[in-house]
Amino acid sequence: MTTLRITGGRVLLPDLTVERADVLVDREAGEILAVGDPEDLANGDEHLSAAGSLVIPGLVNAHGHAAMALLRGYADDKPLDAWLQEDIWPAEAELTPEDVRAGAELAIIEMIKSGTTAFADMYFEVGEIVAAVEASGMRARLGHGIVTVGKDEEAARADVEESIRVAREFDGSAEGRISTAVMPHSLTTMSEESLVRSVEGAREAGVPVHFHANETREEVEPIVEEHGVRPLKYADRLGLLEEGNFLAHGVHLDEREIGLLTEAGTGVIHCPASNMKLASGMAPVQRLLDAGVSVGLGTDGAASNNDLDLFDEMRDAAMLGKLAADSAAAVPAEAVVEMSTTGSAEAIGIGSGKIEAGANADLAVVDFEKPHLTPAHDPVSHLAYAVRGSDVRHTVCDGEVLMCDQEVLTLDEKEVRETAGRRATELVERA
Ligand SMILES: N[C@@H](CCSC[C@H]1O[C@@H](n2cnc3c(=O)[nH]cnc32)[C@H](O)[C@@H]1O)C(=O)O
Ligand SMILES: [Zn+2]
Repeated sequence: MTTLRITGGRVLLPDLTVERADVLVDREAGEILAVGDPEDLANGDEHLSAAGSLVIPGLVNAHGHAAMALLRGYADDKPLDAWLQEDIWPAEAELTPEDVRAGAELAIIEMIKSGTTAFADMYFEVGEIVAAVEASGMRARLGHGIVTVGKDEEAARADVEESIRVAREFDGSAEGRISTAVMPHSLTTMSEESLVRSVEGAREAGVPVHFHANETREEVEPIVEEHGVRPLKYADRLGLLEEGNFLAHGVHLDEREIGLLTEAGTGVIHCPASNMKLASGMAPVQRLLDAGVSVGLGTDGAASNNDLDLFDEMRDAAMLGKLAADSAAAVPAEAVVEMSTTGSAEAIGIGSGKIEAGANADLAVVDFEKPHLTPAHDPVSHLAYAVRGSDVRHTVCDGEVLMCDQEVLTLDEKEVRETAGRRATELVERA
């Protein structure tokens, strides 16, 4: 066993208290061995300094489309439907596997640099995303997004089978850092039959289902008209609401739908920046939390955010949650810190998000010696309201150091940036 010891810092514990402590990590197992008084811990084989810093669980970006980093700033200021149909889908039709790889690597570098150690991703050319995750050292739950609207029966069926095949092929890859899900895009971009087959395929493969739901009002109405019930009742009938499954957005939910989520144990991934930018609406986050729904936090794709910094997202979640509940006490700092760590980790089903013995050794070290973090009356308040992704010094995932002193060690940042920039320019010219 070789060990890594994160020394000299303060540590955010699972109960959100902060203690002066060191963290000892088993690098081979990728697990935290011990957290405690520096005097009581074994000396590690390697050290990482956290002096003047706060050691936090690596953040978990529980919903996104990493390769869309190539489309950052390509089409802004439009509602979801027009944005997807007029701009995004035509551009995505031109994406090559190499583009997806370049976009995913760019997104991964941005996430590592801002303290994110795991993410959930719905896209296509998933083999390329797997390769990017593998090379980067991050952890991810990946899946092929299925859309069946506008496709004939055979093409629709093939897209569903592709998602099931991808889920089976890559689950457990990258030494177990990659897990998968079957990912039907949404309740309105999928036929009923394809949704049913997705659920069945996921059950057979032993993986969860991840989908977009109740994101816009325009998405709720057609389901009510066609099926006579609210979208999540429809989803429940089709078997989509099950323990371990997770849906993105959940903006337009009524109390009965929230009840269904609680009963089922299906997680909701809140994406506040995307919801604000596309003017989709305000998710009832405080009500979801009160109902005991497991709520995670996601950036969604960089084209609707437009960055992948989960610290920004925490602040957005807190601010928007207060507006939505018309209460300054709603969605407090603790809630958003939990959302981006344990909430996201539980919702996507990974053993990360906590600094305690036995948990995945996924950590970020945040430099608190900054003017905008002075004084530090309450470190949890700072994480929610004042820290920026660029304050992260080191990032560790699965016991490996992915970034040290703001230098990414697993991917070549300059090369990734240049390749992504060039490919994005060529892509837009083709589209
Ligand atoms: N197999 C499908 C691709 C689905 S991947 C997932 C899709 O979700 C899209 N997407 C990104 N953000 C959102 C969102 O907020 N709501 C719904 N879809 C989104 C994204 O552009 C991508 O096309 C096909 O061939 O078209
Ligand atoms: Zn999305």
